[in-house]
Amino acid sequence: MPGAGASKHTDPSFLTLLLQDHIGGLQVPYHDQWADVPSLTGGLVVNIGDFLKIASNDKFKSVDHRVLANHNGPRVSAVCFFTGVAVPPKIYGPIKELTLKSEENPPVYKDFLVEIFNGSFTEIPSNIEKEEGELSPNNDFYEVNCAHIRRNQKPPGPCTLQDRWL
Ligand SMILES: O=C(O)CCC(=O)C(=O)O
Ligand SMILES: [Fe+2]
Repeated sequence: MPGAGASKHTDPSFLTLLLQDHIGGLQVPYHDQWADVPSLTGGLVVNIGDFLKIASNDKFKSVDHRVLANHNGPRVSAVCFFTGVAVPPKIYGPIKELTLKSEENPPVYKDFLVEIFNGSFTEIPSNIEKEEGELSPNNDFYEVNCAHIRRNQKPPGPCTLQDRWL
């Protein structure tokens, strides 16, 4: 039985670039089953992560994936996460141009800092400079909802990034 190198998860990044060796093991859901992502010599896998899902206001979905280890022998992969910037603090959220003028596409997520996303803060500290109009109304309170900063939804409970891994 192959062991689970990484259980089902999405990446907490904008994009992830991934190079896996000839052993393979990366899988994505396809037609209600797990499908192997074939390893291509010199080919990179590009995963959409949670940050891009939030920035696009759910237009893009972050991809579920998992890794089977000891599939056909030891495997090596190189992974590069393009994440948000924590220092200096920067406010992230759905891209305003996508949501502000559109009644049909209201923001699904609250604005947040990387620390909020990671679960270390629950509110944007008052000493962070907010640019004029950067925060939308009713956005003064922030809930940590796992990696997802959804509006109008109660957090399901504490969740750390480590919870994503077996
Ligand atoms: O090793 C891999 O192919 C993927 C690893 C992965 O999903 C991750 O580091 O988030
Ligand atoms: Fe991943």
